Amino acid sequence: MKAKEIMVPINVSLKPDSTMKDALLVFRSTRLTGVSVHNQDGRLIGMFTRDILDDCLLKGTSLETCIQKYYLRDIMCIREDLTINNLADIISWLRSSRIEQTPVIDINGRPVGIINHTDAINQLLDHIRFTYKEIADIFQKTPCGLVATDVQGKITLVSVYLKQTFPDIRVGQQIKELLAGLSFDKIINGVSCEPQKVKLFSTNVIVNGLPMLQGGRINGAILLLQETAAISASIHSKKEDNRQELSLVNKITDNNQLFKQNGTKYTIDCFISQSPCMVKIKSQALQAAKSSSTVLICGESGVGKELLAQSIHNASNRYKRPFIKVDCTAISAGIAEIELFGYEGGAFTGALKHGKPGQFELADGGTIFFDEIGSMPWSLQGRLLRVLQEKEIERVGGITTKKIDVRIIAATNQDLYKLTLEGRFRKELYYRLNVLDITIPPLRKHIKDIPLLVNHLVDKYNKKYGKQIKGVSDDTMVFFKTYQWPGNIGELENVIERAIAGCHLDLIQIDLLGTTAWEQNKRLEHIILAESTKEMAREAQKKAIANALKITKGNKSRAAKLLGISRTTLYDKLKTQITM
Ligand SMILES: Nc1ncnc2c1ncn2[C@@H]1O[C@H](COP(=O)(O)OP(=O)(O)OP(=O)(O)O)[C@@H](O)[C@H]1O
Repeated sequence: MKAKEIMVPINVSLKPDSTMKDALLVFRSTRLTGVSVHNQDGRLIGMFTRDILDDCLLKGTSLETCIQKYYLRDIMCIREDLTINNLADIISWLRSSRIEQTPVIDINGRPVGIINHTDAINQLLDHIRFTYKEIADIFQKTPCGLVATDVQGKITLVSVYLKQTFPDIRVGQQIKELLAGLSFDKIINGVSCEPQKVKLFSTNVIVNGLPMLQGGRINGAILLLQETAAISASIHSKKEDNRQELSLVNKITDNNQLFKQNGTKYTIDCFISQSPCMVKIKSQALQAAKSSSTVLICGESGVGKELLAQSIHNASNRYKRPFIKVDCTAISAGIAEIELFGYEGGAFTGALKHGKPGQFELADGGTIFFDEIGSMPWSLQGRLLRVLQEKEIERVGGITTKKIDVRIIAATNQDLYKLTLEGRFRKELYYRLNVLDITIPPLRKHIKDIPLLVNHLVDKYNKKYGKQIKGVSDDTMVFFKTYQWPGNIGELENVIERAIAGCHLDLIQIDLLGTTAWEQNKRLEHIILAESTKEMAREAQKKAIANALKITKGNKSRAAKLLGISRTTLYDKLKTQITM
């Protein structure tokens, strides 16, 4: 980020012979806390601040006095083309600065603007956030072999794709141990950008690498690894895709057994979707099922977040392993630690002799689903973050760690980013969770799906209650399509279940919906009716009073008599009409 990108351009400055009054006028017309002072050539020679002006005026210095004797010399300034890219630079600059706004100069030393220190920090933090997210996205989502190292060649990041293909690659390992025959020095010194042919375990790969620069210094390298037999690899991956699709079909033929085995009850086939926005969600979910990346599912209550999470699990190659749900609204920090991480034998009084595995261990090889993650206690958020970073857990009371392979899916109906700004959710955890994000729209945004959903739900509950109801009446469908559904598909499902349980006809009639939905709608109609009646009565009264006053030529006593009301009542009515 260049200094000029964050500076506020300023076209006012003072000269040594400017007066206190000149300075006062500048401060009164701007929000500056200091103004640049320039010499005859227009070069910056100092700053005159509001504080100095206040001091001078308090001491009785005349407004006609020159600022010559008073402005600050030896101030820090920044050239507009300076790159500011790290917090350390900003912190050292803040430490050395005596004023809250640092002047920015052009190549000739002329003042061109100022940088507000708080703005600079905020912009830099935003910049870091975006860069971090971009890098995380590249390493998580790009289907290619990427490795980042530090300057000594120690691996600091491995792309998800590479890790899946070669699970033995470890963060912390030396790149030269991993890639036999690699000339890392050439890469880190930027000597050669020639591709190198090396071996990764027993596979031949081509490595392209580049040094990474920070603040003009090399601080690591990025390596792109490609299998030499790229063409055969792509054929292989297509075959693999076909194989996965086939196995998915086979899987779905025996859902009941699958559900019993892994603790789920939905596959992607249960996700009813016809409108484009919901079709997109379905394909995002199937895409997510192909990797083990963390998924954040957002959406109001009842939109189908859990259904989607289970569908992702069952469409992934983890489907034979458990799907474990953790309801974060129902956990308290202390107990949850034990639930999630388990405990070692003898960790506390009453503990089992041999300890107990927690949900993370139970979900090993499978998926753990954190429902309403926004409600997770702060301390637990910290522990979850460590699991995400280190992919290992430590039982309560334990001294050793255990590697685990769990895919994390989190769901929320809150704005998690807003929670991070309010300091209620850890920012880093938010970025770690938000690798793949899927936002399911509320039902009122895809009412086109209602008839299909209704048919699906009628079928479902016909089976449950042994009924043969054909559907809903036309006016019920109209009502369904106009109602706002604050509880979304979950609410629609409840309405239909209750109606089916109590229905003895072929079609569900509107009067069977003894539901909150229906009652609310009726209440609303009643309120609108009552309001409009009141309004009509008020209008009629106004007209009658105006007429009576017209007939009596403004005589209020006679007008009251004419209207059959007392004089005070008429006065009251007139008063409320004025305020109405
Ligand atoms: N697209 C859909 N097709 C069919 N049924 C759906 C769909 N979406 C949701 N449902 C049904 O609606 C009900 C609520 O879904 P689910 O529990 O997954 O929602 P949720 O967003 O997790 O809700 P909450 O935030 O309240 O936990 C479930 O019974 C589910 O079967």
